[in-house]
Amino acid sequence: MRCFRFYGFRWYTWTVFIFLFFAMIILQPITWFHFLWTKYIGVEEPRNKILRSIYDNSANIIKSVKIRTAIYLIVSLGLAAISIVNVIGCTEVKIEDPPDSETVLSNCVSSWHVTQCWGLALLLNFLFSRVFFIFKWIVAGGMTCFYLYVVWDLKSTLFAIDATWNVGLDPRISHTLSVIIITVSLYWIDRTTEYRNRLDNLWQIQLNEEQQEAETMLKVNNMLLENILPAHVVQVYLNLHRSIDELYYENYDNVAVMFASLTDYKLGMETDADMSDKFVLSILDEVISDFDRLLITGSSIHKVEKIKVAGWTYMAACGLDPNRRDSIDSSSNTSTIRGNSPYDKAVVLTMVEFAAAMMMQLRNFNRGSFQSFEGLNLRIGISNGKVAAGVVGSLKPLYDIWGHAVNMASRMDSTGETGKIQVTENTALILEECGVLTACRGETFVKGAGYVKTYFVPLDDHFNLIKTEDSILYYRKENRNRYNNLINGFDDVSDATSVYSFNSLYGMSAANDITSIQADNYFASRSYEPNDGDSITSSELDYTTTDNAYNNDMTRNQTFEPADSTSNSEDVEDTRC
Ligand SMILES: Nc1ncnc2c1ncn2[C@@H]1O[C@H](COP(=O)(O)OP(=O)(O)OP(=O)(O)O)[C@@H](O)[C@H]1O
Repeated sequence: MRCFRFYGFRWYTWTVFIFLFFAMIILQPITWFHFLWTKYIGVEEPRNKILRSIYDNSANIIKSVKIRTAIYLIVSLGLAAISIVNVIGCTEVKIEDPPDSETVLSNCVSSWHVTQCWGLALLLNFLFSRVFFIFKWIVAGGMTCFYLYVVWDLKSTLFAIDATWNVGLDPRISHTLSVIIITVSLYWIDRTTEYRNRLDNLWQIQLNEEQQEAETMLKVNNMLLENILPAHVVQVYLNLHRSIDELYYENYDNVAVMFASLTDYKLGMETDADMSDKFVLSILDEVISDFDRLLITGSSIHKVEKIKVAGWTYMAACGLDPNRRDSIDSSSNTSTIRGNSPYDKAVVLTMVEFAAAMMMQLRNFNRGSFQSFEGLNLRIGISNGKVAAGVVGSLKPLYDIWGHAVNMASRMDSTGETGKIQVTENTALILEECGVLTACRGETFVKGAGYVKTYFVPLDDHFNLIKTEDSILYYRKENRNRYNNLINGFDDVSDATSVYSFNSLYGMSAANDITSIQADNYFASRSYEPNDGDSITSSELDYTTTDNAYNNDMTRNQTFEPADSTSNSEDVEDTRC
């Protein structure tokens, strides 16, 4: 009976095994650490130093091609070495009993096991996904060649005496065929997988691009729609389940409506008609764009909605809040009653502040404009009340508002004065309740409504609304300006006024000219009778003002100074007509 002696593994066998074991143990967590941390803990980086360095190395492995390739080489070649080291390390021993018998290989595993392990090493080589495919093919080719060298030369005896499935076929050929077939098959599997992955990747890129395009288009559509429709109406129109014929209609109890007309547009000196049109359009475009910017820069929580631009008129409204449709805050169902709720007041106040901001914006525009342009002015009308809103038209939908408040706002504009904000009585009452100064203009004829009381909303030098409590200061300043203007012969009040005043103030045959100044409609209801005891008498200058605190002495060429600068504000509160 033959007797085999076991000689144990050689040192290099153990070395390779131990090295690879630790390499695998260390590399595994390092390569996966970043992925697992991000997935289960989050994007926040670890604070612990050791974890942080593992995290960084792990991130480097993901980013760096060189590190990835090095790991690939260590793992693939290491596994190949493990599967072959046993064969290279096995020794030929002489069988001692009987003494003349042949040598046999000892300490070797079955050569078919080795070939299968080699096949697994080849499989692992192709499993690495983020390594350049030609490089993988070179490594796989090198491994196959080396294996064939082992089979046919280095350990030829071991493979030659092995079992084979084909009787008469050299087992080494069987091993050779197995390894080559495994290599080629894996190569094709790898190529087709790679091709599919690339295709998937391209599709993914294409899909991403198309998704981005679709998102951009959606944003553009939204933007365009939001330019012509209020945001909440856009959502209704973007609803795919909405029927095309469905009418969109809303009712609001209190909306502040504004019509602002550009006046004094003595634009361009060009003789060429086309050129002039272009110039006018560019001016209009710039001014309207400036106004549009105010819609988004306003600080009020109540949104001012641009309704349309018709010719030189800018129409806007405040209070078209989707949550306020059929508002229960409304105190009455008649359109003339004012809205008493804080919301109603805020809506009106926001609209008036917006109008003031438009005036300031236009002043800035005029200051920055070029020489051939003589400047624009604004005439603004505001009203508030019940409004019906809706979208009309299907191909070119237009959001618009209708109602008494809209008609009145339009009339406040058309019957107003350049450079002033005219409001209806209802709106003025709300403003007054908000502590904003208004000045009664008097009875104004409004088509369809007859004579109605209208009010101006005065603004200070910085286009701010004036608080009721500051009315004394305001009127004093107004008077001072007026007198200064009159004395200097300025022409920014009505012509008749300035002519008359100039004459009277300088004692030039004034008495028989004009006996009353209606200079400015901020001043109404009370008479101011200057008394200098000299050239100007009350009959010469019947100056109407709301502030009877200013019964002062006024001397010729002297700046107007009120005698009682601490007058009670109650004196000026009554600005009703
Ligand atoms: N949604 C709106 N958009 C623009 N302007 C409007 C709107 N609703 C009313 N107006 C304007 O308000 C003004 C007053 O309307 P109202 O119906 O009282 O008078 P009208 O007699 O029809 O108008 P007009 O005096 O122009 O003939 C009109 O000039 C009209 O153009």
